[in-house]
Amino acid sequence: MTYDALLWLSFGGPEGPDEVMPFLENVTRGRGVPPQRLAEVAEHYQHFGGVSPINRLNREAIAAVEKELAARGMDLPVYFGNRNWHPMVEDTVARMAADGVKRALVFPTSAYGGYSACRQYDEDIARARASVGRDAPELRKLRQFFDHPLFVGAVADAVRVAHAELGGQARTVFTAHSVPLAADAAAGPPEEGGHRYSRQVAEAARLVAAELGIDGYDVVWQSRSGPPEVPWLEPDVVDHIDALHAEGVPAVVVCPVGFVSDHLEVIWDLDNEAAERAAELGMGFARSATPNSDPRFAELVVELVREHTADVRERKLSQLPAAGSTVNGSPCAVRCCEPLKRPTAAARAR
Ligand SMILES: CC1=C(CCC(=O)O)c2cc3nc(cc4[nH]c(cc5[nH]c(cc1n2)c(C)c5CCC(=O)O)c(CCC(=O)O)c4C)C(CCC(=O)O)=C3C
Ligand SMILES: [Fe+2]
Repeated sequence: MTYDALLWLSFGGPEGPDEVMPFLENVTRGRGVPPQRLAEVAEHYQHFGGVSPINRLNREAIAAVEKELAARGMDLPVYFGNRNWHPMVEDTVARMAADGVKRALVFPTSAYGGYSACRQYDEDIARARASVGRDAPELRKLRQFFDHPLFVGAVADAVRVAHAELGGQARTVFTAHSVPLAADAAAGPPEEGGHRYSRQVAEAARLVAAELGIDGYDVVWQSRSGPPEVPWLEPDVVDHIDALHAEGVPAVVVCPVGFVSDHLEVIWDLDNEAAERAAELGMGFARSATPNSDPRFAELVVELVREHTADVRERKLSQLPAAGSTVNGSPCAVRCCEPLKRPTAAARAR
């Protein structure tokens, strides 16, 4: 199959103080996130002058991928679009259509399955195509890569570096974005029994630990949102640091295996909140780098592209499915990662 372009599809983030609230309104529209939580999160962004690094990091990653494509003689222009902030994916897909793109691959900046990490990107693709109309290009999403050797290798090397900073004795703690328990239960096709997101996160952690020969490690969650009465994946990373301290663990290496770049959930929730708690407890703390900063990340993206353009065989280290490669935003399977019933359907209508 031939493709005319690659669409880099990400979450988006504000790039100035006035953009924080409109961005947060886009993220949380109709999702029942309490105003109190929204105000708190807005404050996290304001600590950084209202600028999330996520767009800059995506632009840097795209530049690295463009270099890698050029080095391989692959002629594939890369476009950048986001779910929640400019450049909005609707505008980007409109530009692709105007440029004459008929068929493109899509790289979503998430390694995992589940509603927030996979299916919501399908919804973004479908929405963007619908807004462009008849001329919209065909869009095929690339697959989940949580167990790809280039991803696992980059994460493992970063964990090794973080351990070296602390000089032994540190517990390895993997963390990923929490999601509502109901969303995790609905992740994957129903016949698989759900929990595709948390299982893949656990599997990525296992693979990284195995590569490093670490046998004691933990998988925890972070950045919980939503109303307090709704159960989400636990334990929280900060509570877990307390628990490790109580057990006498002297230091932690925190690895944000659930994310690909140092965006706000990493630089605030880990480098600030989690690091501060460890410091209060007198524990050593190091946070491992995200794969975006490793040259293997660009190689990974190009290899995922080549699975579609050059018959490159899928490389994966686990037995769990790596789904997500569907056309025009269709789900991976019937009722796969079906979105939660939201409390206010009316508020969700745009
Ligand atoms: C699984 C997952 C990923 C990983 C997969 C992926 O990377 O796509 C992820 C990434 C990210 N989440 C991000 C930011 C936010 N997520 C929020 C809220 C939520 N995230 C959720 C899940 C996830 N989120 C969920 C279930 C909610 C509740 C609301 C809802 O049901 O949708 C909120 C609302 C405020 C709040 O935190 O309450 C914000 C601001 C940013 C950008 C950071 C920056 O700007 O630098 C990134 C990369
Ligand atoms: Fe999030």
